[in-house]
Amino acid sequence: MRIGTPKEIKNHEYRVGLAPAGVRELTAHGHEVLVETRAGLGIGIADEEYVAAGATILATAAEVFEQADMIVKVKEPQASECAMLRENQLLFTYLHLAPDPQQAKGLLDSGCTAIAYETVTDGRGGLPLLAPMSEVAGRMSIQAGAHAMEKAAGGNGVLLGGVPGVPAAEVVIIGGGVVGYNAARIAIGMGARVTILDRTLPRLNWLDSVFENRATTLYSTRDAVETCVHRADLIIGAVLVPGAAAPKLVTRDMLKSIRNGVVMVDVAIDQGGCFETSRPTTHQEPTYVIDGVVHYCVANMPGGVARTSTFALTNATLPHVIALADKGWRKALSDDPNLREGLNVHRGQVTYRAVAEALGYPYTPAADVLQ
Ligand SMILES: NC(=O)C1=CN([C@@H]2O[C@H](COP(=O)(O)OP(=O)(O)OC[C@H]3O[C@@H](n4cnc5c(N)ncnc54)[C@H](O)[C@@H]3O)[C@@H](O)[C@H]2O)C=CC1
Ligand SMILES: CC(=O)C(=O)O
Ligand SMILES: [Mg+2]
Repeated sequence: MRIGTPKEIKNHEYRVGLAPAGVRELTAHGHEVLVETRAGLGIGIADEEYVAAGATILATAAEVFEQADMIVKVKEPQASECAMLRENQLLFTYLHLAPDPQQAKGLLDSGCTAIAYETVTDGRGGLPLLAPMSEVAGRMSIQAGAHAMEKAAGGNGVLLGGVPGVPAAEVVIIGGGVVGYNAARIAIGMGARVTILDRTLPRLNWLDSVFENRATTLYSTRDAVETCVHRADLIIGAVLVPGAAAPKLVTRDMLKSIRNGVVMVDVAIDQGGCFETSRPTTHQEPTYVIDGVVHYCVANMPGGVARTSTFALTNATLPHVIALADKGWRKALSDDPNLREGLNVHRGQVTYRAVAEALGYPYTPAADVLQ
């Protein structure tokens, strides 16, 4: 199979869909790998390293899209990329379709087959191709939040860990999954007072036993969210209902009673955000202020630490890329029900229920298109 990796084009996105080690594995399996020139340059991977691993370097994204049977990327295809996709072409990348009708239309119109990293499962209730980036974004959320709390950045001027004689900041984390756990680890490490809300009791149990008395766990209700956000200095939005648009847990109304300079980091922004006042921002301009509250809503946070993130992501995706290339998508998805959960779009049909429901398209089960 011909596998193509274009350079990412989102704002300050330097991750790359395949690392040279992945290229070497794929070429060893008899596949041809096409990489757009300078795709890895932003993280210090020169074209020569890809060539040494067996890749062919192409001058433009258009050539990669034209020649490849499977496109392996990082971020959801932008409009110009959707326009280059075609029928019988396989796309393997993050999609986050539920809050993105324009991209959904682009993919459906193209006729391509699109497998989303974020809905592939592991059979144990986990999302193994989302998890590595959630680990990164969770850890970064505290770093980014602490920075935004500085006065010069628009924050309330509270130091996360406090100092002797002055209390540490109150960090409230809504959603105690992979992002939430990693955010809590870093916030606790920096000396903050941490509360984690989740609506799954087994998860609260687990968090309680891992953090012991270094974090408070709370069952997530409207009441609990309202009470917590009113006393927080830093609020992290980290909920997920897989594939679906994020529920709006901090409403515009609640915002009015949140103190000025409080920072809200909406990591769930890639699924539409879990604060009513969130809208996607970029690494170039990461924050904006509403009612005195600082919002940080960067939809590709791991792109900020693109070198770490590229290797973390490709460690997880590579076995699936190899399976798709070796077997073809139909057999790979037939053999692996967890990978099958990743199928979101096939030839103009939406094959993921939560996406179809969110966007008002008819739902075609993935199993139906595999026959
Ligand atoms: N902005 C960015 O750059 C990035 C964003 N993300 C996003 O972060 C979000 C979280 O991802 P993960 O932690 O991996 O998901 P996860 O599935 O590990 O955890 C989500 C948690 O939210 C909880 N939850 C669901 N509804 C809730 C509610 N009403 N109240 C409280 N908790 C609730 C679930 O029980 C679960 O524990 C996703 O939308 C993901 O796509 C992930 C990586 C990067
Ligand atoms: C998960 C995601 O949206 C990202 O890594 O950018
Ligand atoms: Mg206010």
